[in-house]
Amino acid sequence: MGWWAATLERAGGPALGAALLLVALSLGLYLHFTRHFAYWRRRGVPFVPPAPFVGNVAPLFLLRRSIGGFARDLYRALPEAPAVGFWIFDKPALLIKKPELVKKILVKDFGDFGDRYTDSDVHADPLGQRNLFVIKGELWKYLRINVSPLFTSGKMKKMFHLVVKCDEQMVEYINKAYEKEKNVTLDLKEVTAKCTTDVISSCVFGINSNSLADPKAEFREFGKKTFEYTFSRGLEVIVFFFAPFLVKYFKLSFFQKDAATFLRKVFWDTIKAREESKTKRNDLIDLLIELKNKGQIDHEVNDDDKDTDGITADQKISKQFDFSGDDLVAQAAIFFVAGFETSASTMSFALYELALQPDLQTRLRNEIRDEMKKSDGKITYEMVFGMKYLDMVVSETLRKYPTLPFLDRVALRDYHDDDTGISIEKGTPIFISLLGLHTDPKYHPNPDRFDPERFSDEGKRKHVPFTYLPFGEGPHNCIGMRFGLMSAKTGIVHILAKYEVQPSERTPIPLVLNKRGVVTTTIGGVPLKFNKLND
Ligand code: HEM
Repeated sequence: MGWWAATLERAGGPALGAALLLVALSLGLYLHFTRHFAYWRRRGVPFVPPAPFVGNVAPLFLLRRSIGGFARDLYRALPEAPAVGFWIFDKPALLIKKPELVKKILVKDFGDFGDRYTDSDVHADPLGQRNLFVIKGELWKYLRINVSPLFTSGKMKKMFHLVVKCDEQMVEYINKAYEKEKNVTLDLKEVTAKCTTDVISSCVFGINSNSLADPKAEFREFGKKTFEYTFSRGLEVIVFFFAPFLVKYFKLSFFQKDAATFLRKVFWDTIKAREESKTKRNDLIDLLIELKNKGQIDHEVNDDDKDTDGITADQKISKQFDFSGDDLVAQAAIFFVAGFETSASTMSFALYELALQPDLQTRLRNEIRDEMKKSDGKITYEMVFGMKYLDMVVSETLRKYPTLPFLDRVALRDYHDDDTGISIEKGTPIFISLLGLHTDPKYHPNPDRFDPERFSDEGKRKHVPFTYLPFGEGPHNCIGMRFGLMSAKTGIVHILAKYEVQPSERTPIPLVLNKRGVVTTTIGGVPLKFNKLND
């Protein structure tokens, strides 16, 4: 290159030499960063044409699209394709659309796609990497088998009274606001997030985080920060999910430093106090202490506790995972972040839709009141999980607003699907758009309409399998599903038993979804008017 530049310089002067050098460099870079752009064409996979240097991910990295919106755009780009090829910068990646292939990847051929693509750096970010959501391979299997007993229906029932206590405080919070101003408008998303933060900190960390009573409660502050997508935080989370190979170069961490320090301190203080006092509270801390001391949890298995079906772990792995130190805190930390925002969003989206359709709200309230009459006004676990219309409303909410709107996996070995003819190379990042599937009119006609009847017995019979996956599927599915449903449903029951919710002049119709971030959130919260009912 030096000889060539010198020759040019002699021929045309320094300016021409520099210009030609620049052209050559640019051409070199262009050829380098586009060298994989024939990849999906060669494999016969339909694809969205990439742009040089950025592939297809410019809208994501410029924060013009949330991850859910980006994956849905890809889903809709090629209506008839079974899968859509795209590029993360210059790396080929695949979005799976065909429900039968989704099933193979998540369930049938789990062994070939058993890890998430998402990753972090175990040294810089131990809480972010060693938790159940992110950890890989045999370590994940060992961890999943050992923490699954924390979420059995028996354990949920024992924690139910803690959830009810927080919900009663939430109603008290609304009462106070209502006393100051009749038909008050409150941001329901903030109210429910305070409530579910208290639920999670009570059930997971064993403490009262006081978010409803104290506007500066630390748990709420850290929780809020985790889901607040400033420009830099917005970019950071995209890197975890789409370019995890960059994490260690930029020393990124899923849990910001101050949040990690806070969570560690709260966790160990609670463990110490609980061990010293030798008390039990039937919460996750009791169970994590059992894991710490025995390496496993003794538990009863019920028919509906099938979380670990189909996975077995190499027990030798226990030497690498001994449920101590950060490995233990990491589980509590992921339960905290995965737990409060998801349940709060579900609650607030459901109540928003019911505010817009008062007939549906009245039908649900009638069901709640009928059930409460049967139990002397008491709200019980069995009642909450037995209410059919409540289940239909929550299911439809999670269809229209899947809180985690996409799933990710990575191919662990070369894979060929005979039905579609698609070959997937080891290492290929795989994405599934829940928002795309849930709003595809082929599977869910008139998808913008909120209609709980889709989940009546008759409606469910029409469902195409693997087109409705709000909690994911297969061995990697949401471990906290029962907890999340318990928390969201119990909260809705408490609010609707006492209040009617209505749109106010501040309520956006339709809601404006946030263009940044991992989970489905709105811009400006979910403001609704509260109207107190006579008992
Ligand atoms: C309405 C509430 C919730 C929704 C909609 C939800 C949704 C999801 C989804 C879609 C996944 C990915 C599943 C997959 O990849 O197949 C997931 C994973 C997970 N969720 Fe939830 N979630 C909720 C509540 C919770 C709660 C309350 C907790 C904990 C207390 C929790 C903990 C987790 C964990 C640890 C994983 C990773 C599981 C694994 O990979 O083994 N989630 N969740």
